[in-house]
Amino acid sequence: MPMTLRSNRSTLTQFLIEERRRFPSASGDFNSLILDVSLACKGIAKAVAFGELAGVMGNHAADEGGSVNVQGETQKKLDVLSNEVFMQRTEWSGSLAGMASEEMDAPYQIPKQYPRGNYLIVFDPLDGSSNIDVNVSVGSIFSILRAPQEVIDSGRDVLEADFLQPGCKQVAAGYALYGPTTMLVLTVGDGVNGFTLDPNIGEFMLTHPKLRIPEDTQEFAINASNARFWEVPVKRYVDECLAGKTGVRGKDFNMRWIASMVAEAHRILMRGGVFMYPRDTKDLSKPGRLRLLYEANPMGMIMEQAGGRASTGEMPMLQVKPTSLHQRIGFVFGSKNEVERIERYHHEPTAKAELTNPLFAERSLFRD
Ligand SMILES: O=P(O)(O)OC[C@H]1O[C@](O)(COP(=O)(O)O)[C@@H](O)[C@@H]1O
Ligand SMILES: [Mg+2]
Ligand SMILES: [Mg+2]
Repeated sequence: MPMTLRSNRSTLTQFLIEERRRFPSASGDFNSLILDVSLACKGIAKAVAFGELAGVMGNHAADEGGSVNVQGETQKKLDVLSNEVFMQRTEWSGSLAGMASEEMDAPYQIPKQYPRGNYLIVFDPLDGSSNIDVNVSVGSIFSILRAPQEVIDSGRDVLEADFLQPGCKQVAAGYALYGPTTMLVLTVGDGVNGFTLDPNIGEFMLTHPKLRIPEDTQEFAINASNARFWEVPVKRYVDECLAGKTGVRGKDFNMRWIASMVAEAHRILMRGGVFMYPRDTKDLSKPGRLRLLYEANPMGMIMEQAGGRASTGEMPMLQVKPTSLHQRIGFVFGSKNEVERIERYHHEPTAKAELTNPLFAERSLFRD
């Protein structure tokens, strides 16, 4: 059993207080919000760890209040529970003007009995939830924005439009990963730091300071079962990786797919790699699989803060102006040089021409 009492590692609380000393005018609300989020994540980690023993596996039954979220996806019991834990832990302290989540159709108003604050939080309470029942890592993702000044001044209810801010406006972003260890990875706009939950004392300890993503990689992640729906630039990129040493890249690549974006992002932060869930033609009503406000933007901020890159495939993710709360988008992130290569393929005239060329249309010779 590791000795924790004499550890000289910083706790999350200590880290936040030290960060705040650099901003003497800060009110402390922000730190209290991050600590509330970390407490929510500890609660969710416990529920995930107890699994079947706590009766939290499987789908959320219709007779318990619902089973399908606003995206038309079947909710797991743990999706619903994690959402409630997030709300309950963060709504009370006076740091928030409102919140929004993957699991709620509309923005959530801070109950009248609590003071209201200056921040908005948007979250995916449980990412990768299709993996819960097979005991594979899942996580929570969050993005913190400043509430529009007019909301703070007037104290009015928050509206969807208040959350539609580009990712570059995020004040902080992070995720918790419920894997063999529980980790919290956080950026407050000054690099990325990773904390590991010490179960002996219930504290997140700074174990991975100043994370940096290698600029090059030989590892990519994509759901290859969608290959026949990919656009030409993506198909070209993957084909070149698969050709390995015998192709234009001149090196072999490895492939991974966990189907838990938060776990893929963590692997990429630890050792590099590129993740793609690109826009495709599978369902034209969905311009991508992942959600902009609570998946792509927070993960995008973390990637960029760690020296990686986050993109729609065509433009920097953090520049995208959102149009709706649950908007989906193509998402490519990870090692900088690979993401830039994928963006280049999207911009090269040949790729553009191919996209509009009937030879590359859905039922062409070049599609599977
Ligand atoms: O089922 P697929 O196509 O592999 O998609 C997996 C993707 O869906 C997600 O699970 C979506 O997130 P949610 O579980 O929060 O809906 C991502 O984590 C993951 O990358
Ligand atoms: Mg998700
Ligand atoms: Mg989710």
